[in-house]
Amino acid sequence: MSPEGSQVFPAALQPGAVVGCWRVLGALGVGGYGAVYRVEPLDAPGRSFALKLSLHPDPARALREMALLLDRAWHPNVVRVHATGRWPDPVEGLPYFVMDWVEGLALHIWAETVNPTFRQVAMVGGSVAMTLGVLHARGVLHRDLKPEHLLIRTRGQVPVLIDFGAGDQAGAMTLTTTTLPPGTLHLRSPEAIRFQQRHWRQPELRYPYSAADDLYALGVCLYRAVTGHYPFPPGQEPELLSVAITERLPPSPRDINPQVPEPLSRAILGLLEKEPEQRPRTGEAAHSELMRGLLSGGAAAFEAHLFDEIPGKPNQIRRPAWPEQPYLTPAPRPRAAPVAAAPRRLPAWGWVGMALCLGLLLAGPGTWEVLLRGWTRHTTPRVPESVSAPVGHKLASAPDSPHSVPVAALPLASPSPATATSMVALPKEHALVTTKPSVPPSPKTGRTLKTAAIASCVAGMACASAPLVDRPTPPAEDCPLDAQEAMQKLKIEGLQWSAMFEPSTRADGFVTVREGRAAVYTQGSGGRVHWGSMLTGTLYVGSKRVYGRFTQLRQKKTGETFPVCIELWFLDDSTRGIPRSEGGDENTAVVPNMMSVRGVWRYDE
Ligand SMILES: Nc1ncnc2c1ncn2[C@@H]1O[C@H](COP(=O)(O)OP(=O)(O)OP(=O)(O)O)[C@@H](O)[C@H]1O
Repeated sequence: MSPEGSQVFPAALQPGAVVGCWRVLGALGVGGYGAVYRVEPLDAPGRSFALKLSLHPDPARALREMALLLDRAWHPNVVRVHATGRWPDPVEGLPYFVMDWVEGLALHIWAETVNPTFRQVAMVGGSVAMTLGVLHARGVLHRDLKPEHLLIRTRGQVPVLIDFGAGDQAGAMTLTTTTLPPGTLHLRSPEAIRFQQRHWRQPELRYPYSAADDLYALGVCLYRAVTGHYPFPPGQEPELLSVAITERLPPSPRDINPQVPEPLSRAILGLLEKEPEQRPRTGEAAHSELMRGLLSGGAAAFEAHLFDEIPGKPNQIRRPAWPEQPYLTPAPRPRAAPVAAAPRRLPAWGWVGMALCLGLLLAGPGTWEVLLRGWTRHTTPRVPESVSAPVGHKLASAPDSPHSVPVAALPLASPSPATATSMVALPKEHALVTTKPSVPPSPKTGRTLKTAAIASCVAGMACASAPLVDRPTPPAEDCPLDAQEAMQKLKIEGLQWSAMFEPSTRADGFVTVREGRAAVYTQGSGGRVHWGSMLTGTLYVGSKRVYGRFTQLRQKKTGETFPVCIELWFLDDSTRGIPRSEGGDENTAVVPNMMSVRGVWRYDE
């Protein structure tokens, strides 16, 4: 309720509404976290600013964004904050901040309405790359770069980065409650998706987002600008999109729009490399790549406009067509650890391993403790017990202060020496982060590990190369109530029927599957499920079997979706999981294309 007692809808303020000492002129956009309005100061009407009002009762995200914008993200190409406050109650209300109103268009809209030259796009891209370079050197990551967050100012055609709500900085406590930070799938890097696929069983792990992710997202934005399409267009099933991002090479921008100058096309593809180490390492390096063509002999090609205009329709462009089969080239496979084959003859290192095994067997419990702690630390590192507050935050107490707090004396050219020192001294830590402190292994885990090691030693396996333990099976989990209800409706509780990984492959053939998100297609009509319906969920590649848990069913004929609990089932031994055939590695497995699935009330361990 407002102070006057009337109902307040923060996402739908009307022109004339007053927030603190700012009058609303109109809405600029409503996002997932905040509503942004064009406003003018009550005491200086006629000057426009943008006010972002948090829509979340929990102010953490808004406060972090303000803190970043006021301090380490300060840059001429980043939107500036001028005032902060809370509303409608000056102490307990929703946090808001007032920033420059950027009069301009989001990158993709600018590209298609202004139809700039490739030179202008290269300059814009280079400028964003340089800005990211500076921010990264200060330990600041944007983490949600997308065309909508790159506004091109009408005056001067200069890019301005907005929305640091998902931003991060070295030393800050993570607010993320999911493996990946908030973001948009078609802008996520292949390594981020691979991380999520690899660690789906460890929801406490946090992806170590890096500068390479921001640079990848910049590549996606520039691809969209010069071709009119995303390299991996949204709109398809998330599973398929994830596979395309991680496993397929996008067509080059020049294949889509032949006018794109070759060096610019190459520079954009360079940002989209699958492996982060193949991309430009820094924003400055990306800037050089984007500028290379402009500075070399072929600059004339950069004077062309991005798109052809439709004859007789001024200011309307013809967007290049997207090919029907865009992904003809699979990406080279990331180097995977080879599967250790059982040695025919025990080589020299095998004897060393054997001696080590014997040593371990004879060693006391202390040795096991040390080994197990090491193993645990490797997979779930400990969070520092106290995370110190980021240096130089001007907003430590500002959100509690009444109404708009003017921010005075922002650095105009470069940060203060104190801030500069802290920037150099604060490299971003790129380790796995977990929200749960690591726990010493339970006696049960210890026993399992010890038993597995003993087994492998006694069997004469080479401890040095064979994995110490069989990979654990997925943990037990109850089926959520809504899924149980849906399964009853579909009449598939306890039912077993057939499914295929790839409907286009022969039923008696084999396919290679990868751990992580996956889809299978039902064969036969179990219960009320249509033939060919899609089950999506997660595959887990164990040492001997592949387990699958499918949580959504999409009916073939109607497209309706239902929450479900269905798992891969092996009829021969009436056990969950299907046996692996020869081949694959620790993340991939070869299995028959046709298998059985079963509706379950509980996924048992
Ligand atoms: N300073 C600004 N000047 C002009 N327009 C702005 C400004 N800030 C935001 N906008 C507009 O408001 C929209 C929403 O802003 P923003 O992305 O910051 O909100 P959000 O709630 O964090 O959204 P998202 O869900 O995209 O993260 C932007 O896409 C942009 O169109």
